[in-house]
Amino acid sequence: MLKLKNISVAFKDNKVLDQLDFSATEGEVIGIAAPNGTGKTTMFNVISNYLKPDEGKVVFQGQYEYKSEKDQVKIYQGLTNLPNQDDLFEDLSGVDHIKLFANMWNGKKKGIQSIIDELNMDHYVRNKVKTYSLGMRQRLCFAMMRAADSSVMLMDEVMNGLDISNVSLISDKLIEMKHEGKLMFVASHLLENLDIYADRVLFLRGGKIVHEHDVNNNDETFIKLELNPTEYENFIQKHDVPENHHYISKRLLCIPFSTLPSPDQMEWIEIALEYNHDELDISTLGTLEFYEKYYHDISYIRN
Ligand SMILES: Nc1ncnc2c1ncn2[C@@H]1O[C@H](COP(=O)(O)OP(=O)(O)OP(=O)(O)O)[C@@H](O)[C@H]1O
Repeated sequence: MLKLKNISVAFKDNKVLDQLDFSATEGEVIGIAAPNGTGKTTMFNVISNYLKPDEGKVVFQGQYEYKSEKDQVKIYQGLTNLPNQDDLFEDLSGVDHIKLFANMWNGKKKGIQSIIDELNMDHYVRNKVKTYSLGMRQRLCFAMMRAADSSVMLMDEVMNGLDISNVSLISDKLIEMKHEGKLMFVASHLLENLDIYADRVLFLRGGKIVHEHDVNNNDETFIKLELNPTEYENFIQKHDVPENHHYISKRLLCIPFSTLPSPDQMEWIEIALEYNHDELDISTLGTLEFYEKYYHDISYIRN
């Protein structure tokens, strides 16, 4: 449904995206977990045609590109960006905003009240935006995008300003929307939350996707041991740790477990119990751990 083909973007000598190649299909939530300044917004801007890449192209539904005006209109009809809170009109009501987006994208006009209800907005949505709190504004931004009902949605920090119960509410909506067949890109700093609704999580570094975490097929378990660098060095001297282990953030050793034959598993359990004083952690790796792995040294980021 959406392909990024060898996208490169540089601002002077700052190469922000470097031959980025990626495709996604309907019914997927693509999470993007990356520290500030790694190029998430730039990537969204290229997808939305706010920014022309130096190289490469974006292709929608296997045929539409930002080449002709006709194609652009087709793409814009199927694409929305989560509005920014700063873009809201203070003297208009929430309902006005939701209707505006529904009209502009020819979206769910009939379903506006159900969107309001499902996001618990009924008690405030007819008041002017200037009376709203941060969380109320953020739910409105989400409701506007939901009302536009486009097939592709780009969301930068969708959970911005939301409390725990609203994070959970929006997470449920994202899952519902992917079952409706939407393709959604969600950049978020709430890493563990991404594992709840994302299908794949991309890790951007140096302008490239350095890792793609497949959340749905994540059944490989690891024995996890908290070890400082000296303990880690001693450990790998003493034990024959498989090469494909991870040592994350100079604190966490993850030894592949489920891929080992049973006798080796037993042996590693005994070793782990010896080190961790009878506590055993055997689990999968989540977005948070990959984040620590790839961004432990973030000094390369320029801003
Ligand atoms: N218009 C611009 N001119 C010059 N440099 C830019 C421009 N836009 C972005 N950059 C630079 O590109 C890099 C990536 O910026 P971008 O906004 O894409 O990052 P981000 O991952 O979205 O960050 P954040 O999480 O802070 O929003 C940064 O080094 C930034 O300074």
